[in-house]
Amino acid sequence: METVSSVEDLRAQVSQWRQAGERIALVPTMGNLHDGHLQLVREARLLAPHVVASIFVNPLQFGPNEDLDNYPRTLEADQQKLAAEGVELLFTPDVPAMYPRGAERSTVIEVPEVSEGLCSDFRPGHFTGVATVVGRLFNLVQPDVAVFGEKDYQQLAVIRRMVDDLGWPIEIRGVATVREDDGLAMSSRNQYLDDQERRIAPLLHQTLEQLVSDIRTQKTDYRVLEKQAKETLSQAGFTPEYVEIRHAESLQPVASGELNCVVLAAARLGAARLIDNICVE
Ligand SMILES: Nc1ncnc2c1ncn2[C@@H]1O[C@H](COP(=O)(O)OP(=O)(O)OP(=O)(O)O)[C@@H](O)[C@H]1O
Ligand SMILES: CC(C)(CO)[C@@H](O)C(=O)[O-]
Ligand code: BAL
Repeated sequence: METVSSVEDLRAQVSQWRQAGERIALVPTMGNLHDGHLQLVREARLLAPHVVASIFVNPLQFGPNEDLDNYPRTLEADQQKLAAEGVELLFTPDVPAMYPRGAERSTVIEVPEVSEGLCSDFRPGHFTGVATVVGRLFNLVQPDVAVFGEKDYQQLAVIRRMVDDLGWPIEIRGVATVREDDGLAMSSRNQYLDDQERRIAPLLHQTLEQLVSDIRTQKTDYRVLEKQAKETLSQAGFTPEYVEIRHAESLQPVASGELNCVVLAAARLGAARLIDNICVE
């Protein structure tokens, strides 16, 4: 596996594949790779002969009081994992390579509707940062297909909408959330949990499973179910940000009884902010 950090080196490599008419799959990440990321790579390998991964901790998607400076950076271990999974090219740009005029002065991509509410109520500007960096990666790599995790459900919806609205010829693949044995969604930020918090953390997934079961079996008002789930999390020691039942594609609020929906939650536990979701149908 080759690692390149400059836009010129990236373009030189991918243009050869493009000229030969060979398909390219892209897996964007922020590094500190775990089995969830590697599952995306495995999916990418099934979709194209050339797999490009990227590692970039994108300042534009972090709020002023978030963990940009402390975000775990483990490049050597990441390189070994990606090489072992058959990634051909790793792109590791620095901030000037991604934002030549500076992150503050970059042209940005704003995706309406699916970007609103849920995580963006608690991370204002986050999805503008995500759409902007993913848009730039798409233009640099020009992949035929790009692979993202369903764990970041709203992010996946934002990227699908961006590609659709802008008419880019890129297929967006979602991969099911990879979980620890106790149900906790794998995430680089799980390492911020101490032992006691780590024991509590799977309750986020369990609460969403209970919510899905209640949606399927009860006639209870959805707003009541959302409130009950938040209370369960608070009682267990979480500080819930939201628990919401939304339409599976548009992410708009749904009336009670709608089954084409997804339950989504974000909650703080100690120093970690955990997110999770389950589709009802
Ligand atoms: N458990 C998981 N299962 C499937 N995909 C995942 C999982 N965790 C992350 N991904 C996907 O990997 C890609 C890169 O995500 P990222 O580097 O932010 O990892 P992360 O572990 O989710 O980190 P963070 O804790 O910062 O959210 C995204 O498409 C994300 O949805
Ligand atoms: C898609 C992404 C790599 C863009 O920075 C990031 O938001 C992530 O890791 O999910
Ligand atoms: N996994 C989404 C990246 C972020 O939390 O900033």
